[in-house]
Amino acid sequence: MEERIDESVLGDCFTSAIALTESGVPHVPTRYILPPSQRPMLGPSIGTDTITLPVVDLSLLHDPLLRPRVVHEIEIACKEFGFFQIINHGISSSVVKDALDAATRFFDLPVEEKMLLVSDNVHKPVRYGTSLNHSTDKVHYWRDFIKHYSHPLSKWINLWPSNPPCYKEKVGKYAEETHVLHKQLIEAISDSLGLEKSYLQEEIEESSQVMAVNCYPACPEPEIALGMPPHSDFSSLTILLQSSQGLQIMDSNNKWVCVPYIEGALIVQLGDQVEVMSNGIYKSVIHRVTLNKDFKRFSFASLHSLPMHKKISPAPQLVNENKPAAYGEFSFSDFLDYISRNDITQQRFIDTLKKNNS
Ligand SMILES: O=C(O)CCC(=O)C(=O)O
Ligand SMILES: [Fe+2]
Repeated sequence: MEERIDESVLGDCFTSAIALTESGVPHVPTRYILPPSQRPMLGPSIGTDTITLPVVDLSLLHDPLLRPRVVHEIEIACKEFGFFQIINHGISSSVVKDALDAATRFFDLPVEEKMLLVSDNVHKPVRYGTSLNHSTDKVHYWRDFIKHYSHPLSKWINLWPSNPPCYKEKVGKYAEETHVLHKQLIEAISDSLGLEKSYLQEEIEESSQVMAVNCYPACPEPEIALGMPPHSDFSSLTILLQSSQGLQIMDSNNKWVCVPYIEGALIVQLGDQVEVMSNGIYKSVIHRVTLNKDFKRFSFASLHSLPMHKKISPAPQLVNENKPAAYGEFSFSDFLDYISRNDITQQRFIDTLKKNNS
């Protein structure tokens, strides 16, 4: 039987999962092995035989007669899961395909070239990374990613990778279209909470958008490792594109449920900022990423947030004597400061904001 790889030959901070897969390792190195209680249950049937996850036809939002029904569907999905998939969302399949092709070519570049962008500094507007490196138990995750600030695009795009040459244009187009989509979604979500459609409108114009482009290479032992640990996103909402199945969300009974791959669909996940804004009526969804033995999986997680220094707090309309404000206020920049100092891989950032009265 072949030996597990000697940890001492792996650098301390940068171990590319892509490079490991390409080297043909027969086992995952020890640092990727999860404690037994955190290992994923794999297989097509997990959760899906008992639960149907919501799918919303977004084009119906534009029909004044049907809008209330769709907003109601969104409300139910947000209350039950903090999650839904959307179809007919207006981003064309060619924009999606071109962005995925550009990302594939980017991750295919030699590791030395991608290394030039490697950074652990969460404040950097463009950085290449592997794992969440803040974990005190030092478990690593089988993922390479590039994260870049994406709105306003003209401010950031020059810092984006210039290889492959089509990357800026193709991924930039997808980023711009998700920004437009996120405005429609926030409007519908505000509507579903009984807030005016224009609630947060000004902030949304100035909002921050961070695009995490993730690559999870085939993993020799997907039953003992993960691509990403359980977490919620700090965003207001995240629009997620997956190239194949792999995402799991936690349902209200604390059970993991596989998110089915639906051709052409996008996934909407509520983040911590909407949980705070809604004063806990909606909860951000806890999710994780499972792996497979046979092929690479890509995802684009477009994390939309209020402007960098804008503090979010519960909407005054959702706070009253019976339901006092359950969260302290925070901004995207507070979040970044927090994660650069702390281990957040096994907890939700938002739990640090909860007041005792919640
Ligand atoms: O790859 C996925 O499906 C999820 C990625 C994710 O959760 C993230 O980037 O925050
Ligand atoms: Fe996430």
